[in-house]
Amino acid sequence: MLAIEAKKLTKEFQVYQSRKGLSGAFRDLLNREYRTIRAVNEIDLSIKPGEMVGYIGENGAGKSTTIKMLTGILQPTSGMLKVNGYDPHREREKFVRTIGVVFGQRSQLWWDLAVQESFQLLQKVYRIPHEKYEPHLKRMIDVLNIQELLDQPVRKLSLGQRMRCELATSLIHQPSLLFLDEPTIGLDVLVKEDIRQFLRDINQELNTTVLLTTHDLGDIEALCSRVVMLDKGNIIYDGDMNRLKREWGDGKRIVLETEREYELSELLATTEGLPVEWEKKASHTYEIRVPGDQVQVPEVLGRVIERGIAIQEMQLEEATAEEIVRKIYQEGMTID
Ligand SMILES: Nc1ncnc2c1ncn2[C@@H]1O[C@H](COP(=O)(O)OP(=O)(O)OP(=O)(O)O)[C@@H](O)[C@H]1O
Repeated sequence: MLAIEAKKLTKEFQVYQSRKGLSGAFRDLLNREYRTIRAVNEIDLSIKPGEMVGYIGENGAGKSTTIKMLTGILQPTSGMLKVNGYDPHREREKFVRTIGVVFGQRSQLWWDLAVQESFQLLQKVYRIPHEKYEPHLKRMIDVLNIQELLDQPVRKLSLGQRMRCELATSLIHQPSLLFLDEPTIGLDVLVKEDIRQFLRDINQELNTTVLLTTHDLGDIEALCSRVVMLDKGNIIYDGDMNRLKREWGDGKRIVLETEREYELSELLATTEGLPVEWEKKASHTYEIRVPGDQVQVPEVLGRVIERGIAIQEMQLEEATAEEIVRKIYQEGMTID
């Protein structure tokens, strides 16, 4: 059984449109005009158990609307949707026991209660048997290092501390599928890394499926091999993160610092016949752009060194995921 299966999943909203001027305002009072926004447009999505998938897109692309449908908060306008084998909206009560949700901007903990009181309440809400609850919670407390926080009211926690507690909360009932919306927003680098490591661990050990929505492409690069990209309600890419880099990353850039200044023609001659481009950046600094898969970096460097170019320092640069995504949004992309 797939963790998530959506076919032609669509969500439309009716939004009120006001007419211009005073007479428009009067007419609005008598009969309102509505316009339809298609926030999610016939998307197909299949996610297998144990996959970690990044769900990305610009503001307003339709990510939150999708997640709200997948978690049962919103009813789709049309299309087929099964999550963990359930219709999330219609079978909500049974369904929510099988998923965990973390929204970076919102808390599921009770603000004035101590962290462990929230945990105990949730044990009751989910009716988790004591024998199952105790060892699992103990392990999460250890791994997330939240022992010291258990007696504190949630409102006193720092953002990083609260996020670690939120993760424990979302996993208290051992769901097989976890939705994460901006889980590392506002966190410092070290806490971010702890949280990423924790997510990798639960994925490895418990085969937890993770759907991660974020603007932080570092999270995606660290966690997800697959990425789904949404644009104006349509999926414009669904595939391997590395492939995205290969096809859209414009290859690699080698930056060379040389011992003396060279004529560009001298350098060009060293890589004659190879599909690379040279650029002089400063008197002793040159950049070689090596495209996609047609030629490998060692081959290019081998040629340069063979011809006696005296290299002092060398750096290899790759386009970041962020640059790639920006480029795709600028130039557009169609699914293949
Ligand atoms: N309840 C609603 N009523 C009317 N329109 C809505 C509603 N919720 C979302 N929309 C519209 O649907 C579109 C998609 O919004 P959505 O919040 O899903 O985007 P998003 O990708 O999550 O954006 P962000 O990254 O800013 O959170 C937007 O045009 C938004 O204005």
